[in-house]
Amino acid sequence: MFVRLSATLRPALRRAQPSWRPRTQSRGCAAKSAAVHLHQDCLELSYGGTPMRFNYVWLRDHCRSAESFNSSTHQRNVDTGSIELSIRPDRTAVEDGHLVLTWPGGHVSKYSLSWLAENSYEVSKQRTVHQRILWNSDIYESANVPSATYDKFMSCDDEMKKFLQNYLLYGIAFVDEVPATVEATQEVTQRVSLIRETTYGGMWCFTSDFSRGDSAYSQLALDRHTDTSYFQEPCGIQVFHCLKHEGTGGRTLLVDGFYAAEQVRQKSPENFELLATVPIRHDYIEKSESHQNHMTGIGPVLSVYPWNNEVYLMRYNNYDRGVINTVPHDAVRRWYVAHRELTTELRRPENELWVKLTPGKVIFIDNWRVLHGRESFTGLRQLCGCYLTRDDIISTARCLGLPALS
Ligand SMILES: C[N+](C)(C)CCCC[C@H](N)C(=O)O
Ligand SMILES: O=C(O)CCC(=O)C(=O)O
Ligand SMILES: [Fe+2]
Repeated sequence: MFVRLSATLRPALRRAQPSWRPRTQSRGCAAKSAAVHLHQDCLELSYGGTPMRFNYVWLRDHCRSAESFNSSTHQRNVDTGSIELSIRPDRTAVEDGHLVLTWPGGHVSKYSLSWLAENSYEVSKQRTVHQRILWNSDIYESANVPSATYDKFMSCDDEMKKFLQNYLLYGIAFVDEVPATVEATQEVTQRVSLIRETTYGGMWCFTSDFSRGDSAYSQLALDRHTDTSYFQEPCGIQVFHCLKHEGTGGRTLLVDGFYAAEQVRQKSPENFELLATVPIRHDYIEKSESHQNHMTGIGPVLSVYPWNNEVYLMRYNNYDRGVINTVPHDAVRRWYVAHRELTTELRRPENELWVKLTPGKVIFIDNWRVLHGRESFTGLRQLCGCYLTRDDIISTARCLGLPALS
């Protein structure tokens, strides 16, 4: 990154010589060449082999000088509303691995070339936001992902970091040897995130007593699904701890929804597209003496980042899916075909991971990615757990230096 360009360009010269290439000087090993080209509406930078375009307003808006940006609070001081939309720099230079722009009025902005590359659209669109390992049961099992253990998890940041790394990669992670109490379960969850309070409470404990108007509170089998798809923003993480089970059955089913979505994308992009665009409603309607709820969440089955086509959220809950009345009839037909294809992928036995939750084993599930279900059961089965806020668990991971969302 030892690029030096001493020349500065003035507008007149720029018109006469629209494209210019800096002399690159390599000092030592890691030299990357840089070339800047000024267009009417953007600055084009070629650096490390990638051509990138930066809008001039964007460049002024992203100035990192002390006057424009408070680097201790990481907040912008520039009033974006006051930037001339036709702004262009008066002088442009590349000096010591930095792009230096002098704006009309004299303000100088300096950006390191690596910062520009790191923050460019062109680089972002080529990389995924989340590093993930998509899995079927063979892939997950042969990875032999270790569980964290309670004592270490609670006292050692490195253990927590490894746990979070696995959680981010696979969308599930386990802590073993946790005391079989609500309090200890809460302690474990609060080590990495904040509990998200919902109509079910903060920490909840449930059994098959029909205390709430939902099939979770029964002994019935539950097919794979994501929870709280009826929220405007479904809960990010679900935590379960089986405190007691005196009976048979009740195994937990886990399926990587993103693995299935990628199969659909590869086999029929048009079906993937429908799942990513057709808005679908989910409802939670509970009318009992003690609980009155009517929640509705609307969104596609697959939410996809528009700049890199990466899936980041799946809403799939056939129990809670509401009436479809926002889709024209021909699209309804095509949507059911697409939904069937996704369902077929989600139901492939080779994609199913079955685990028996036992006292001591706490599971964290990425509820935006990994579907859960359960086998029917007999006897007393008591589960406790909670939902966690997604922003906070990801923030913890980032603060520990993990590449969670770049
Ligand atoms: C987990 N806990 C038992 C508290 C709530 C269960 C909610 C079940 C609901 N059908 C959904 O899928 O969101
Ligand atoms: O009973 C279980 O194992 C899980 C039930 C369920 O899907 C839920 O509580 O969200
Ligand atoms: Fe559930």
